Amino acid sequence: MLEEFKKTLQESPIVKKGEYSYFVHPVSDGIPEMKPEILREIVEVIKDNSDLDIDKIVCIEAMGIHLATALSLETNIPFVVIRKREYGLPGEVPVFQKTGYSEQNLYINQLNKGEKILLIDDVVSTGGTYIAVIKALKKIGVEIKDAIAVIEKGKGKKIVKDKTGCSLTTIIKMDVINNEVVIESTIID
Ligand SMILES: O=P(O)(O)OC[C@H]1O[C@H](OP(=O)(O)OP(=O)(O)O)[C@H](O)[C@@H]1O
Ligand code: HPA
Repeated sequence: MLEEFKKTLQESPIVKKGEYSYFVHPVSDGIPEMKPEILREIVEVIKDNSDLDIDKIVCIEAMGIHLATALSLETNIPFVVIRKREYGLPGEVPVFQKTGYSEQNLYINQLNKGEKILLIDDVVSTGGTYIAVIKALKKIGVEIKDAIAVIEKGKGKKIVKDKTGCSLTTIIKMDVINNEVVIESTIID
């Protein structure tokens, strides 16, 4: 299990975004093409390792959306997207997102105090995105039953734990070393 995911991750092209070494993979970029078997395995692993007694799946635009869609179709649980677009709807919560190569606002809509959620995104790297989003979700008062980052790059998971107290579930832990992806572990090792 996860063999094709690991293999394709090791083959990821690396591009520079300033000083940041950015890997390019179907899970995180939709490039190269996503093999359905990889997506299917990710959903299976999430189902086996999550509390699905939840009201909503919550994902982050853009590359959380295909993951939330696949999980929603498999579980019949609805999902909501934290968008990069402002709507101005009542109760909208802006969140400042800073990654290793970008910064912008995200906007949380349609989440209510007391709702139980599973948060999902493609990658945790510097932890900037998860820290900002988790803090905002806690302020809204939703109950984060699970927070999943499919790919853990570098030290982001630990930083998120230290800064929010929230323990991310990650499926593959990797890093970019000397311009190559090195797989460190997987959730099923
Ligand atoms: O741990 P961090 O350093 O914050 O990095 C993780 C974030 O970086 C990417 O977001 P990006 O804004 O590039 O979004 P995309 O999904 O639109 O590609 C990724 O989807 C995560 O949200
Ligand atoms: N690749 C793809 N998505 C990402 C990365 C990366 O290196 N870092 C944060 N999101």
